[in-house]
Amino acid sequence: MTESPASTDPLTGLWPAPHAGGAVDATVTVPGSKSVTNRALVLAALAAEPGWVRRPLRSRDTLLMAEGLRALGVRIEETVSSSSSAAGGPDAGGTGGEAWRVIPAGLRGPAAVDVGNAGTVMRFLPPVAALADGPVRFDGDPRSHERPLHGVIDALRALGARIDDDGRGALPMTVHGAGGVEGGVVEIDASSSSQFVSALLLSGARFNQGVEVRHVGGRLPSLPHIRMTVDMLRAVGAQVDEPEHGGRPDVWRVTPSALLGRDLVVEPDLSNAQPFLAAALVTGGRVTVPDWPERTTQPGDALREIFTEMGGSCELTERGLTFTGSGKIHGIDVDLGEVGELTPGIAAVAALADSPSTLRGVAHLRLHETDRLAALTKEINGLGGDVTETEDGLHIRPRPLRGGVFHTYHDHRMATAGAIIGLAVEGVEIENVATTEKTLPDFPRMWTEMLGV
Ligand SMILES: O=C(O)C1=C[C@@H](OP(=O)(O)O)[C@@H](O)[C@H](O)C1
Ligand SMILES: C=C(OP(=O)(O)O)C(=O)O
Repeated sequence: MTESPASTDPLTGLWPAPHAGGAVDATVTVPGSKSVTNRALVLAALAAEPGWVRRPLRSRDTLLMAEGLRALGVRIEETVSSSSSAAGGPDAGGTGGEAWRVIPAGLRGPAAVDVGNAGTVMRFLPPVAALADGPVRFDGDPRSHERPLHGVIDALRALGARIDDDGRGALPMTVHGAGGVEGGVVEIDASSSSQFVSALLLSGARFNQGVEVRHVGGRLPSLPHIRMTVDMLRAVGAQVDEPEHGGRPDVWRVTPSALLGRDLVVEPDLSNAQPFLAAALVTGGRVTVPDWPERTTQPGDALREIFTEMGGSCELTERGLTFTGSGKIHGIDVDLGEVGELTPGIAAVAALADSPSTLRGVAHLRLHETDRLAALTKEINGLGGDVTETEDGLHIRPRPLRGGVFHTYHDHRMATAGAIIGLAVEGVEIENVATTEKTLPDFPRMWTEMLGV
């Protein structure tokens, strides 16, 4: 756990969110993407040869993924280098920093996997476990028992795997790996999480018949994350048919094949760049995030457009993305269904705007780390705000806010949302800021460094 320099009070467990004295002007290097790191680990573990994952995110979710794969017999060696080294070595790509060598092995049980509260671990690893040659027990934080998993459990059963759960289609459960999965065509309702689709596709090339996933049901959220899965599968040599390139709507197909061990550099986590860009917007300042990719499937890239509409401007140069606030913050009416994980940070900015906002298309956030729609409503209103929940989102009518405790419900993005509000409102105290360790363990230090406090 990272101790915050602004220092969590040991008695109350509260972290005083720093108030911005003026416009921020900072360059903030953001660690690797959670979603890319965890896909890269799974694909490297399923490959026919060793590979590298460079500049991986080191956080609770990615360490849980690495531990889960290790429990199944995969070797993951963590190396750190500061300069270039021999070809094929830890810094063969000349990227510096951390690199993880992933050495695939025969997947084996019995094993136990702790998923914590990581959606990627609880959804992506059961199909891998079905390929192992023994039972694999899955369990995690209390919240993991409430998050939807039925899409993965029902699909794996339909594809030939044996799974024991308590009948609710949720954790805890045991996947009885039989050394292989028959695979084939499967229908699932992935309207509660795009990760069901990604999970089946990631392991699908290793199923005897590959996999064809057909989504049947309500609107599928987080499509960019499915595109990320498809792109990363193709990068390791898999053949994927998908709706966007001449395929059938809501149908994805992965052909059975061996996967290549590749050398992959993880992009910065653009969703974790959000609070820093928000700081530029809220303080009328300027923040540069180096290594912002020119082309990416990460949903955080949508912030360029969304935060521009809310009052800033941005420029992508070889230095990275520079976002500049104008001193004004406008409300927004926006469908966030594709980029749901950005909702807490957008809601925080919207609470400080000069006009109301409507955030739509995010009913599935009720089943994220916490019920994010309820949590944002309660906590912003607790500071004097005026937020109401709708069927699929939030109405936010800005009002002058006051200091107070901002509860986080074990949700990293609630903590960063509270910190954004704290920039503009004196006396905001974040409960359990350490929950940011899920994807950004260094958040408190990065935040105070950005502010120069
Ligand atoms: O596949 C992924 O890496 C993710 C997909 C999305 O999940 P949902 O579709 O469940 O919202 C997103 O919210 C989550 O943070 C990461
Ligand atoms: C929804 C999120 O995480 P998870 O991967 O646990 O679903 C998130 O990071 O906002």
